Amino acid sequence: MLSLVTCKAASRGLAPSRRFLLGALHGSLRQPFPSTPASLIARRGYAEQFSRSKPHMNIGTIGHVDHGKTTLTAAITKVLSESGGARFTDYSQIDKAPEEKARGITINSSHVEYESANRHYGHIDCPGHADYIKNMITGAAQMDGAIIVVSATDGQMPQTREHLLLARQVGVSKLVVFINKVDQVNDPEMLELVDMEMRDLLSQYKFDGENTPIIMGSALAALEGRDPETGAKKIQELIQACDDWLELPPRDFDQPFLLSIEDSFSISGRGTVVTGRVERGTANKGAEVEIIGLGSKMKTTLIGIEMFRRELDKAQAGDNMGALLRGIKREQIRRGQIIAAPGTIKSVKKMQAQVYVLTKDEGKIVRGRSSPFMANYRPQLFIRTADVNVGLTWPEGVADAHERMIMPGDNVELVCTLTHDVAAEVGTRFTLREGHKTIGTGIVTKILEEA
Ligand SMILES: Nc1nc2c(ncn2[C@@H]2O[C@H](COP(=O)(O)OP(=O)(O)OP(=O)(O)O)[C@@H](O)[C@H]2O)c(=O)[nH]1
Ligand SMILES: [Mg+2]
Repeated sequence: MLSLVTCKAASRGLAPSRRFLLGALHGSLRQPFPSTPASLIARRGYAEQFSRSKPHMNIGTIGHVDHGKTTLTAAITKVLSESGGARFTDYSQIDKAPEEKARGITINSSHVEYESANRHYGHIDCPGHADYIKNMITGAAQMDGAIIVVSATDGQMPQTREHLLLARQVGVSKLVVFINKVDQVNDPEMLELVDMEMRDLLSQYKFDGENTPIIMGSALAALEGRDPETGAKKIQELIQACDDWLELPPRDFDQPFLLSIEDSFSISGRGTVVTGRVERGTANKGAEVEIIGLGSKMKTTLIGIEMFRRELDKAQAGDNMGALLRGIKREQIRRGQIIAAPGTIKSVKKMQAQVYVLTKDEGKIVRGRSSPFMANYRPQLFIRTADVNVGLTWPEGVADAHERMIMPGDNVELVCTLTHDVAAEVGTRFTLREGHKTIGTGIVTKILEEA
């Protein structure tokens, strides 16, 4: 029996990413919510168990605004629903916030789930609009692999490139390309050109441009159930390509538990639920955990665990889950904090890092910096799901530190002083952004000051 649910299905004014939790956690509460699918579970008085019979993988759609990511997401659920691998989630159930509907764009990333023959996929549909890149980064930070959607009519565009860079930065190592809207292009040479350009671009960002599967089709045709040659068949090819090409990452089950918080909401009378991806380790229901970062360090207990409205006794690396926390108020939780096994990771205020500053040429690609900057420059630092302001300075002992410039293209060791503490370790990666531009990437090399 098919166990697909979308987190957007329950529309009770919650942010989309929260909704997939409602089922089991409410179910275990035995509280009726008549307007939501969760109420079925609530009325039964128990929540369905999440089945781990197929390996779980987190993927999603990224790419430039309007290229068809949400249409493709809806189309995948439609095509797979016909073979029993999904419950159909229409476009309007994915982009359902009033502002999303009014503007015809995605603002919040949202989750759906589906199954191929071999895998269970959690799928995050990300926004393409440059103003909502923060939501894209948070979404991509939870993915093990991604589908980059590019419209055959436009070819690659600024956020095609920026999303590739950001996906790589947050640890996505393999992608599948979907060249969409082929129904609007009659010239096969044009399609060939988009294909070639995408392969070049993938290679520039250190993906395997030569071998990455590129599927050309029409998400809209698949969604509307017409032209199966460019519609449904291409969706099946796409899912097959995800199965074959995207690799299940090695999961760090043996490392201490760590979940980066993406969102939170409260269940009255019961507590606060946080959602996010388990980066490493495992945690059983009842485990003691710590909430760390952004000025907090709190101990609590995981009293409920859930994926896609189904309950679990144990969370493990790779799960995109909801966790019910004992005695924690929603106001105490912020996106960017983490939950970890007690005493296993520190929150950091100051660290040394190897930073690569994008060049002007890359600037054309991802709008990097075209001019140098001096020490004390203060961009934004994105780390896991957190974003904080950071002051960049030269490490002690660097000659002429006050007048030494940091040039685009430089690969330099810098001291990062954060305005708010975040959980970090040697080896943690981050991205630097200024205004609407990604200007650099970095990796922590030394912890200088703990919170
Ligand atoms: N002709 C044609 N139109 C399509 C196709 N796929 C999507 N569209 C249309 O393109 C527009 C944008 O589609 P969306 O799915 O909202 O694009 P998106 O990438 O999710 O956009 P953002 O999330 O805002 O970045 C809509 O009007 C779709 O109907 C296709 O295969 N063919
Ligand atoms: Mg969209």
